[in-house]
Amino acid sequence: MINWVVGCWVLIGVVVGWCWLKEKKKLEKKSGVPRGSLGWPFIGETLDFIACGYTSRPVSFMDKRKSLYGKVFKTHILGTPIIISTDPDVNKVILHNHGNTFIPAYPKSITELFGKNSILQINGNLHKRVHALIGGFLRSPQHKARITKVIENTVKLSLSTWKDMHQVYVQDETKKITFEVLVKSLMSVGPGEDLNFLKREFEEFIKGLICLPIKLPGTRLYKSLKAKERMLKMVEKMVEERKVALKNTDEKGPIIDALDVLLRESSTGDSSETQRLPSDFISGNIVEMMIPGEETMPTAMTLAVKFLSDCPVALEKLMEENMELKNRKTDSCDDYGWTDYMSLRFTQNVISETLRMANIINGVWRKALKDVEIRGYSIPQGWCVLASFISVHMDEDNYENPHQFDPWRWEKIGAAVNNNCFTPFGGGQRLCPGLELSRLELSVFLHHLVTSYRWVAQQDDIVHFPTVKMKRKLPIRVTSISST
Ligand code: HEM
Repeated sequence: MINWVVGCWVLIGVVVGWCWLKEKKKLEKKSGVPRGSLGWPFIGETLDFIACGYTSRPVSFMDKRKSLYGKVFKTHILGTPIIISTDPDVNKVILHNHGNTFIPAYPKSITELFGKNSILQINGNLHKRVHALIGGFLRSPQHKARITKVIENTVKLSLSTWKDMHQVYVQDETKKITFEVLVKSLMSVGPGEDLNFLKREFEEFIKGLICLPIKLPGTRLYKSLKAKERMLKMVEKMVEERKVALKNTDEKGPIIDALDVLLRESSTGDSSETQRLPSDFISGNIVEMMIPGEETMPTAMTLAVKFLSDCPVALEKLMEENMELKNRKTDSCDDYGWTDYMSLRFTQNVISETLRMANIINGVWRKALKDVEIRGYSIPQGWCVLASFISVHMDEDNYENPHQFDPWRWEKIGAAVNNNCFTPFGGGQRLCPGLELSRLELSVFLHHLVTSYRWVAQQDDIVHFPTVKMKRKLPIRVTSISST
């Protein structure tokens, strides 16, 4: 009996190994694929990739292979053979995607949650049109002026509750702020029942972002998709109400949110039905845009607090700069405008340094639609490519002492616009449309935090897999500055 069982296992092993070798040969037959190892059958090098994600140096996975094979190499992670680029110039070409060679490629559970019409998945002219509309609105001075007030009020209200807390879990508290601001920008829902409903359902929805792609009742993905359906129902109702309101006002009023932008665009042009963005496209995108907007912001705020807690000199300098603005504003009795926050040079440097080290989006996944050669590396049609941002941000060739939090380095580098070596917001055609909103929100948060409180942070560590988070949600104890 034992012999029979062992025999079966050996046979299975041989078949699996043979299939794997065949697949491996097929992948390697494509000429000029960058060097690298595809690792073990099926799991490839995933275990090492995940293990590195749980250490304080997740970039060590890339570093090890970079030293063996060069800046662009192949591997096999998370179920996919993939070419990883740690070269800023190669990344730039991938991101700019001239000739529409690359399309986004996400794991199956993510594509299910996004929906096929999501800005994160559509391509070509439709993508360009929607990206320009959303980016144009979020960057507009009108939106910035309006949203600055919203951010200020939300931040102040939220911070005012911290003084009564025995312990503040920064990761949880910042989520409350960012969700409210995001929902306001997207669809003007303020505090109340609707916001609470969206928050509850979004939390359920987002749990499915990284899960098994099985859509049966009871599975994680199924529950997440159900939560999305409930949110969609609410947004669809809003779309219909807004349509009627817009007709009644002859579309004369100011544009107030992303929903408004998409709706009005849908009725411009030659106003024929074919020119319009369909209602379900609009409501789907409003819900789906909550994903990149919401998962990133609280992490950025939390990590800023973490890095500052570990670097008292930077915190001191940040306080000085912000206190100076606060005193000036108190003396003149002036309101803050968005330019006040954005003109704080050191604060902006702290934000850039936080984004560089946090690597909240550690890279982007693409798939090649045709054979392409970039700076001598061949990427065959059908291969996935990971443009790794973390490798570039943590490379000694690009940043001196890359693992050290050093906001002063940005005084030399200059304005922290996106360049090839600094791409926390991606680049090219899909450059994050929320870039300026994010920097504004971080500035407002840091300003009111450091001018209201001093704090002591408890020991906590950053985890980088599956997403960037604090292991213990970053517990801190705060003391009001007025009472010190
Ligand atoms: C610190 C905060 C943020 C970071 C680090 C970040 C990062 C990124 C990155 C790297 C991409 C490019 C993805 C790709 O190329 O496939 C992206 C895209 C995007 N982000 Fe952000 N983001 C942040 C905040 C926001 C906010 C607040 C919003 C919301 C309004 C937002 C909305 C979007 C959208 C809609 C896209 C898709 C753009 C497209 O594919 O055309 N992001 N973000």
